[in-house]
Amino acid sequence: MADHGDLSKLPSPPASSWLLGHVPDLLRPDYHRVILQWANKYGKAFRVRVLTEWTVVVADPALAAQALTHIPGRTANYTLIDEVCGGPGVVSMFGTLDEEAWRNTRKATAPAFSMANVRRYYGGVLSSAGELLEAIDREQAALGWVEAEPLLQRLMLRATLEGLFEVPDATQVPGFDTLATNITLLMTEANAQITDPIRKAFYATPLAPLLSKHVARCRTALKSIVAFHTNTATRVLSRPEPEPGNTLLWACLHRLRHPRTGRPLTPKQLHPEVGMYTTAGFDTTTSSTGWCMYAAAMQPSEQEAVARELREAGVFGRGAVLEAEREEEGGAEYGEGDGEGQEGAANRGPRRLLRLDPGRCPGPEELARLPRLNAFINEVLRMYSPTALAAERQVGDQPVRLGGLAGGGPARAPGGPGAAPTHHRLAHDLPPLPPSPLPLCLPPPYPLTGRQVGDQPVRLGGLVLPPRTTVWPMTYALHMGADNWGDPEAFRPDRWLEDPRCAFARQGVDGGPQEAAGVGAAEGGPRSEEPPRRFLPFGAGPKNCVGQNFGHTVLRSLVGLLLSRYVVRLGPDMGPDGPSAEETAVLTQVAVITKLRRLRLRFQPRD
Ligand code: HEM
Repeated sequence: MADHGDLSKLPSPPASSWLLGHVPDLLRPDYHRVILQWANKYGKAFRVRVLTEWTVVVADPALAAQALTHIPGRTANYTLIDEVCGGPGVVSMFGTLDEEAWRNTRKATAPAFSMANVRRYYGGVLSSAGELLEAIDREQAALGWVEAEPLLQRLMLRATLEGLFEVPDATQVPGFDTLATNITLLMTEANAQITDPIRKAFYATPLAPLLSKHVARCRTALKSIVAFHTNTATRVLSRPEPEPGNTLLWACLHRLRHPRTGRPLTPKQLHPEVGMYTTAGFDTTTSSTGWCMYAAAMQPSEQEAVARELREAGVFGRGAVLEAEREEEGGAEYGEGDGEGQEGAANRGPRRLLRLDPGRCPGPEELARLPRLNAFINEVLRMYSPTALAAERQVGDQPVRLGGLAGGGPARAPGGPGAAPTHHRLAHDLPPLPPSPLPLCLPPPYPLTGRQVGDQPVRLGGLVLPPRTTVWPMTYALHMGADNWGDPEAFRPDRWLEDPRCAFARQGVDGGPQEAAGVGAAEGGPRSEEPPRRFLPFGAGPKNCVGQNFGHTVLRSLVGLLLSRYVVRLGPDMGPDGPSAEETAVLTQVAVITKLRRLRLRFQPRD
C-alpha cells in the first residue's frame, strides 16, 4: 500500500472486509446511519478504506468548514453527474475539475443571487404558485390526497425558467412537461453509476440502448433535455446586450466568456451552465419543501404553531390568493379567495383559476423574519438535508493540514484532543451488520459531493493529508452528531428559537436585528448573524451554494403559503408513521436526487 503519511494517525472503524475495507458497510442502504454511528464513536474525523484508498470523513463543524474552505478540488463524481445529465464531455461549473473554468463561471454568475435579484425571481414563484394551488385542490378533490412532489417540481422549474431566465410562460416551451421526469431519470442513473463502474462502462457503449430499454429511455430523455437547455441558451444569447446594471442570471450568462479564449459562447457551449442552473435548485428546493410538508404532517402541534404565526402576522392572509372561474370565452374575473368550495371542485362546473396578488404577499425579507417558520424550516434542513452527504473534497498533489487534529487518535469536541472515545446511543440504533454479499458495485456511493486534495499535500487539523486524498465533510454527521447537538434525533424547532446566534430568533424574542439568518451570506452579510457552522445545509467555503438566497426564499414562501392555507396530513396509504424506516433511509441516502416519490398528503383548507 502507498505511504499514507499522517492518515494513519486518524482512527478507523473496524473494516468488515479485509479485501474491500469499509465498502460493504458503505453499500448498505442506511449507510448514512452507519457513518453517524462511527462519527459518534470516533469523533471529529476518522478514515474509511475503499480497497486501497482512504477517505477522511469529517464530522466536526470547524474542521468541515476548514476543509471546504481550504481544499477547493471536487471529485470526479460531480463530472459524472454533469455528463450523464448533459451528454458525453459536457461539464458545467458544478462538475468541472478545472479551477479556472469554475472560477470564471462562479465569478460571472454569483451577482445573479443578490437579494435585489432574488426579489425579482420571487415574482416568478408567486406567478407559478396559483397553478400549484389549483392542482392541489384538484387532486385533493378527485383522489382524496395529493401526490405532492411532482407538483412542487413543476412549480420550481417554472419559477426558475420564468424568474432566472425570464422565459415567458415556460409551460409552453416544447419539452417542459417531461423535463422534471427526464431530469429525475438521469440524476437517478448518474447516482447509480457512481456506485457501479460496470454499469457506467456498459452505459457508455453504443450497443447499450439496443440491449437495454432503460438505457434507451435515458438516451431519449437526454436528447430532450439537451434540446430544452440549448433552446434556453439560444434565447439568452439572442437577446440584445443587457444593460451593465442588469445582473439577472440570464444577463450574467449572456456576458459569460470562454475561460481560455475570452470569446463569447455559442448556445452549445452555454447549455451545460444553463442545464446546471436549471437543475441545481430544482431538486434540492423541491425535496426540502416536500420534507417540510412531511414534518408538518408528522408534527401537528409544530404545524399549528407555524400556522398561528402566519395568521397573526397576516402572511398570505386574506386577499393574497385571488380566485376566478374560467369562462367559455376565456375571460376570467378574479376576486378574493375565501378557501371555500374546494372539495369536489375538479368535477363541478367551470374550472377555478387561482392567482396570487403580489401586492398582498409577503416579501422575501418579511418571510425571513418569521421566527417559527424559519425555526421549523431550519430543523427540517438539519434532519432531512437534501444534500445530507455533501460535500467531499480531494487533496491535490500537495498534502493539506487540517487544524485541531494533531496528536491523532479520536479527538472529540467535549473531551478535547485525545479524549477517549465515548459511545452515544442513537434513538434508532442500527441492527448488527448482516453478512454482506460481495458487492459488485464499487466504489461506494458516498462521495457524491466532496473535495479531493490536489497535487500538493494539504494541512488539516494539524495532520498533513497526502495528495489526492478525498475529504468528506459529511453534512448528515454534522447535523445529527451527538457532539454537535443536544438530542439530535428529536425534531425540535424550538432549539433554533433558543439559539441566540439566529437573527430570526432574536427578532422573535426581543425584537432584535432585522437581518435574516443566512440571507446575507452570499452577499458577504454580517458573519455574526449566521447560524452556527454545525449547520451547513448550503455548504461552506468558495464552492458553497451560490443560489442559497433564492432557495431559502422559495422554501419560506412555499411552506408559508401551504401551511397558511391548508392543514396538512399524511395520505391514506402512508400509514400513521409515514414512510417506512427503510424508505426514510433511502430518502436521505443520495444527495441531489428526488427522494420523496411516495409523498402523499391530504391538504384540507383552513377556515
Ligand atoms: C434548499 C435548497 C438548496 C440546498 C439545500 C442547496 C445546497 C447546496 C450545497 C450543499 C451545495 C454545495 C455542494 C458542494 O459543496 O460541493 C450547493 C451548490 C450549488 N447550488 Fe445549491 N442548494 C439549494 C438551492 C439552490 C438553488 C435554488 C440554486 C440555483 C438556482 C442552486 C445552485 C447551486 C449551484 C450552482 C451550486 C454549485 C456552486 C459552485 O460550484 O460554486 N442551489 N447547493
